Amino acid sequence: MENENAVTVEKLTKSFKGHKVVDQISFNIHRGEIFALLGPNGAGKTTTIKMLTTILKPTKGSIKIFGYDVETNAMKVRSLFGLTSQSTSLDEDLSAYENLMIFSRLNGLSRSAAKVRTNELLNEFDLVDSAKKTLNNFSGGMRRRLDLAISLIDRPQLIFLDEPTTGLDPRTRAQMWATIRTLVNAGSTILLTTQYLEEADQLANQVALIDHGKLVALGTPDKLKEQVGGLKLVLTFKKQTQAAEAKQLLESTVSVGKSSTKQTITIALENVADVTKILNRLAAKQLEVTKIDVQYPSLDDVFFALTFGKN
Ligand SMILES: Nc1ncnc2c1ncn2[C@@H]1O[C@H](COP(=O)(O)OP(=O)(O)OP(=O)(O)O)[C@@H](O)[C@H]1O
Repeated sequence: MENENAVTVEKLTKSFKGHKVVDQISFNIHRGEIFALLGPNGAGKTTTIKMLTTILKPTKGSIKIFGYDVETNAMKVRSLFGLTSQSTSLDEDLSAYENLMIFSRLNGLSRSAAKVRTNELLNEFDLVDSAKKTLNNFSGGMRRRLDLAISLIDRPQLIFLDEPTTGLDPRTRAQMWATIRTLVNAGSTILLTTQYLEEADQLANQVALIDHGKLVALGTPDKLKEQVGGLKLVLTFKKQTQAAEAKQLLESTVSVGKSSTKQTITIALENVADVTKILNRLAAKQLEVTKIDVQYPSLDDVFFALTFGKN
């Protein structure tokens, strides 16, 4: 069942007092991928996660986790995922070791099995040296790693991370990204919510951009960037005359726009694969390109193009 989806969401809707905060959202998460739910404050990310994790009941629509319907198989579904949210209820006066032991026991592990798993997780999440510290002495990064460790006690294949790096400094954020990548390399599927475009760009195989409860874009980060357009190929030639000749040659098939210097031409690309065709055509006419630059729009461009005007 290699191609089976980890998560299938169809026309998911949640209304509070008649007001739709999640509005007919549909998406699939493939096994083994990182899926980012991206959106501005109040877009409906947390509400969506709450429905996926059986905390909230959808008003309409369906959710399947590894093929199990969340409404009719809630118990089974709960055994298949781990959830890390910012509100994980840990005891601040206890140590990381003690918290991990308590949650391991709550997960049904025997005392000896709980000890083994606690030590494994302290190791995996680089918390051995701080295992005896109480949580009120933990840094933000240590706390997030512990939250994540706790949600992984029973080795879930699917992990929900609600804003895993909000408020972390850049270095700690990068460490968290490395941890997330390690989990995926070991076979996990991850859905994370984030307000950081860079995070979605760095980590995600697929991004769902939501705004005012609606899915406004879905695809790989590169596809989304192509969708808002603006993918450009900038070619520099040895001589100005060559640039002019190249412009003439290409104009019939692609759109050649203004360039900052007379030695360069700027081409609006439909997709990256066109670069080879363009270079081959130029080479056939002995038009020597000295520099090639493909300029992608950033995920920021996507975000602003698709959400900004409406907020
Ligand atoms: N229990 C509730 N009752 C009424 N309205 C709610 C409830 N929970 C959430 N909302 C509203 O639903 C909308 C979406 O909230 P949600 O927390 O899902 O957004 P979010 O995308 O996670 O935002 P943030 O990034 O700020 O956490 C908001 O307008 C919020 O006020």
